[in-house]
Amino acid sequence: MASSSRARSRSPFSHRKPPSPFSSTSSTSSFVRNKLIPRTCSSSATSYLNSAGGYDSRSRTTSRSKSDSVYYDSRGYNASTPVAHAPEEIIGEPLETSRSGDSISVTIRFRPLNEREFQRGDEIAWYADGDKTVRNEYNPATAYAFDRVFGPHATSQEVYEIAARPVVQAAMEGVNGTVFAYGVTSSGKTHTMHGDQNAPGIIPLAIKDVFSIIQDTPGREFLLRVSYLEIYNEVINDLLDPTGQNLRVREDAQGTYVEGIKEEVVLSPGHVLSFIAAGEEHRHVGSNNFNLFSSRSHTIFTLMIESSAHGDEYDGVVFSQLEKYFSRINGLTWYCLCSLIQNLIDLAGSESSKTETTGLRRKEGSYINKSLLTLGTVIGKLSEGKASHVPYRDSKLTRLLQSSLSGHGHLICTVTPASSNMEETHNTLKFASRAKRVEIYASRNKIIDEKSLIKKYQKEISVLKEELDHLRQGMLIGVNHEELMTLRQKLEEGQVKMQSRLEEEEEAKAALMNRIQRLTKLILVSSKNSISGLSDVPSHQRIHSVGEDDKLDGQGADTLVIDSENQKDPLTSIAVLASDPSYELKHRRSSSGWNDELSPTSSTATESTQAGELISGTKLLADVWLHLYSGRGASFQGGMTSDQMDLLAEQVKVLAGEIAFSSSTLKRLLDQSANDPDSSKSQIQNLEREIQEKRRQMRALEQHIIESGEASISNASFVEMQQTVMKLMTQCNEKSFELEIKSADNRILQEQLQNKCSENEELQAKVTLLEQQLASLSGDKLSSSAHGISEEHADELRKKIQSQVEGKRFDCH
Ligand SMILES: Nc1ncnc2c1ncn2[C@@H]1O[C@H](COP(=O)(O)OP(=O)(O)OP(=O)(O)O)[C@@H](O)[C@H]1O
Repeated sequence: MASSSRARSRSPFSHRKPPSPFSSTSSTSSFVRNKLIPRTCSSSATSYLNSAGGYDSRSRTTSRSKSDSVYYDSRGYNASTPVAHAPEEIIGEPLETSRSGDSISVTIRFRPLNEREFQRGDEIAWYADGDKTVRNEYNPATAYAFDRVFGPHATSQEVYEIAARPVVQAAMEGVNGTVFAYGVTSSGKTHTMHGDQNAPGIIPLAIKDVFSIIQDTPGREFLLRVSYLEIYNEVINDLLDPTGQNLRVREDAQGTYVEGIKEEVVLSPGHVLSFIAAGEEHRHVGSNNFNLFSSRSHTIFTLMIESSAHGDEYDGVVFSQLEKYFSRINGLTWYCLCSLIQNLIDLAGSESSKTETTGLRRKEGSYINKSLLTLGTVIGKLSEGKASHVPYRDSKLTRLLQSSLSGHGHLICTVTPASSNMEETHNTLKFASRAKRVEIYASRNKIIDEKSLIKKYQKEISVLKEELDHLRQGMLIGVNHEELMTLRQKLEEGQVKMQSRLEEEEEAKAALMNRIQRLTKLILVSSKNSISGLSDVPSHQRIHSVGEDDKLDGQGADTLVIDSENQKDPLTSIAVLASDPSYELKHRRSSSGWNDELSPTSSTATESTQAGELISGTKLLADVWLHLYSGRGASFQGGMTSDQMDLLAEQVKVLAGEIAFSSSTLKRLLDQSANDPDSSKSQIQNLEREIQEKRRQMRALEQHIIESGEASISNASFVEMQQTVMKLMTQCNEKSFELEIKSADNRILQEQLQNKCSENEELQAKVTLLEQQLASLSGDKLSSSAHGISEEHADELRKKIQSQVEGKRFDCH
């Protein structure tokens, strides 16, 4: 991967006076802007920033900053202390300032000295000399150049702009990207990547950005998925699914992947954060000598971004992965890693005594060591640029990292300036220097395989739409004349088979529509989209809110004035409702305050949407809320559509995630405040209130889901009843029609019967006459002879009359 042909430039620090005007002999240091400035041990000469931002120049008694236990000297330093060092001290380091191709960008972030370091009299050993150089205080010639160096006052937002925003932007265009936090324990990896409520880290900022970019990209549709895993003792566990333990790494044409990892489709920034919060709950964390909440595992959070153009502009699916790798290192691990670079046995031996090396921690440490050792080897090999074997397979971390090294990569190395950690910081800088030489080849991914979910969904949607069209056509023109005749005949006969077939088709159509709506709901598009997508589906159902949380939150609690425009707008109305404390259930979907707290730069991205553009998907949600809270205290009437129910259920899930996240933050704060109860009191109270509030919201939502479920059921049974009545009425009509026909038949039959009866009577009369004739013929033989009729002739007559009698009798019957 790496090329050996690239010339390594000599250090620009060689043989020239370094920019630092301060003496390496200073015994203590302070920070000036982004620079660590040496300072004396003299208490009178030391200035600390107190919590109100002022100076306490009286003594070394430090004032705690609001958010954590670190100390700042934000404005000045004792000018008498620094002494310019002699030029001959400059020995220079191999600084890479020119690059032949793309290589991993490396950023260094200093954290301020913390309380513990101050108390034990730590000095500033390394400092940011300008925004590209890290220099050693005691030996100013020892300096390293990087893409960017941030001093202790830099905010995570500033770090994000340089280290992560370009990666996020490229990822949105289909280029794989990785942001990688690396550093010794307690150096600030979690602070940088996660941050806290007051200073959101790179992950929440990146998530926010992703949704803003979607909003600003009309004409494309996006599907986002997340996964979150940890590598603990060389075992991969799924943080989004506690049952997913000991997962295996597999390889296919596109690189390595974790088999069976749970991937969740996400719809909003709050949604993503709720998954992270849920995942954090399952992560292995433990305390060591340096950090109460030291991470005991590497965690990898992956955001998979798929996108494709709409309709005719369909250009295949662009797919990228934005991964955040957190190298969680405890002290022991770190030294072993450094030993790879420098002196394994001595460093490991001497440093391991500093760390807790008991039982479980030692075991964890050795596993982390192994993976970081391999990482060091891999980075070393790649930086050498030789075509030698790169041992990716030697650890789970490097195996999973393998494909990421072919995309945009950014390594953020967090360091402490403290003299007690001087060697560790030096080793981090060396590692970072090596990583900077790793060349990467980023290319835009175009996915044509079946794994792409967006493609799968799109295919499914088009198949379903075709089916739906056929079904519609079949209903209108597919019924031929003969069928119509049969249908009429069958209807005439009172048989409603065809009717039920039509009903079945209607049902199938409705089910298909439903499915299409469900699938399209997962695809994110900008509300600025002018290209019509799936025309069958109403836009408000098709488009899910991008950054819906942002808008809801952004307009939430602060929106106090209701103007006429706002009143027309369901979303704003909700925001206004949400701001009204008298409402039992406030709609404030802030994810543990992230959205409220996100810095101004991230909010600019969503400003335009907040200003007035409403996303139709949000309207759907808004409809639900308005539905629920139309009118003060008005109870919810009637059932909701399944889409609305789905969204409410989604809301409940998001709230549950947010509660989990807030609870873990609360736990952390409570633990932190054990020694100093006043420090985070207000934060704790706010969090407790927030959790209570969210619980109440969740309960209310659940209640409404149940109620609307019941309402739907009763609505459903009412509809069923109506249908049954209609059916019965139709049957009744048919039966009465039948009855009419039968009555008419009956009348005819009656007439016929009457005719027959009279015929019968006539016949009876004839029979009687004939019988009389017969009797006279058979009763008096003599008289026949007397009448001159022969005996034979008389018999013949008798028989004839007899048969006529029988015939007439038969006719009568
Ligand atoms: N740049 C910074 N500014 C202010 N405080 C910071 C900064 N970086 C870190 N801290 C604070 O230092 C402490 C330790 O930081 P953090 O937990 O982020 O270290 P870590 O590198 O993740 O440690 P581990 O590897 O043990 O998990 C936290 O209290 C954090 O708030």
